[in-house]
Amino acid sequence: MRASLMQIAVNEGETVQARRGRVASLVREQAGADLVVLPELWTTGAFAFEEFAAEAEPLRGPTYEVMAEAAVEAGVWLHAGSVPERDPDGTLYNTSLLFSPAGDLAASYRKIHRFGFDKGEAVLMGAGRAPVTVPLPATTLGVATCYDLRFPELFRALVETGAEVLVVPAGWPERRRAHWTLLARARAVENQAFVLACGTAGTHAGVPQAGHSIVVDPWGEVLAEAGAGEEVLTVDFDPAEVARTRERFPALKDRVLGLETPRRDAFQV
Ligand SMILES: O=C(O)CCC(=O)C(=O)O
Repeated sequence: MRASLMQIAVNEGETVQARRGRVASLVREQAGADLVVLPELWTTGAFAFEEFAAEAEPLRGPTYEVMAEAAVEAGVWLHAGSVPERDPDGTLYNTSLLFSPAGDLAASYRKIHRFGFDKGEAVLMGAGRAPVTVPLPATTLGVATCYDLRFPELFRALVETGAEVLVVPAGWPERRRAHWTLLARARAVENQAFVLACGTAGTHAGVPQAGHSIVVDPWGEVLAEAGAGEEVLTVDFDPAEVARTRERFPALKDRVLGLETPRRDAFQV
């Protein structure tokens, strides 16, 4: 399976419309890949909070239209990253779109863990509730978005529903790049799954982006890692490696489900 992670530069000075057109052309150039992945909120930038409402789109909005067409033209499965989605009730969500090579919407996913504590996305957007897996011909994807990477229980739920390739679009900041790499590898090792984590490059809203998109195999080895700038990171991998790893080192089989609530034992001096 060939995956191309498109680490898009999100810089001020390029309009959303111009970036949408530019990214669609780049997607079309990825013909020959099986799966193409874009980052989180690449239209606005994940930290351009004041743009979210202005650039929010319905699920089947301008990004949907352009990306469905690009998926068909490239003949690829396209995880088109996420957009600020406006629900008909007015709530905004950080929503990922995944298209089949026929241009059909195979899945959409509303980011569950919103970033920003008491500001930014955490107050401007609603929270998704539903983890999403997507069966492809060769494997099953589990999808998550950026800050979700810090919540292992979401990834375990995806794996329990059959995910073998965990796809994580992000807009991760440079100042916490060490966490990005560490967490991507941790999610791969603990779930014995591939992790395809695609970030943004450039600087927007004064926040330099980490870049360093990364592909990790089920043993935790880094198969490919991007630099800091805009780049398409292409990697070939065999999804059957998931089953082989789980067979060879069957730790997942040893998990104990339905634990009791932890006791608070008093410490006796
Ligand atoms: O968790 C982090 O350090 C970054 C998360 C983030 O930037 C996001 O979810 O948009």
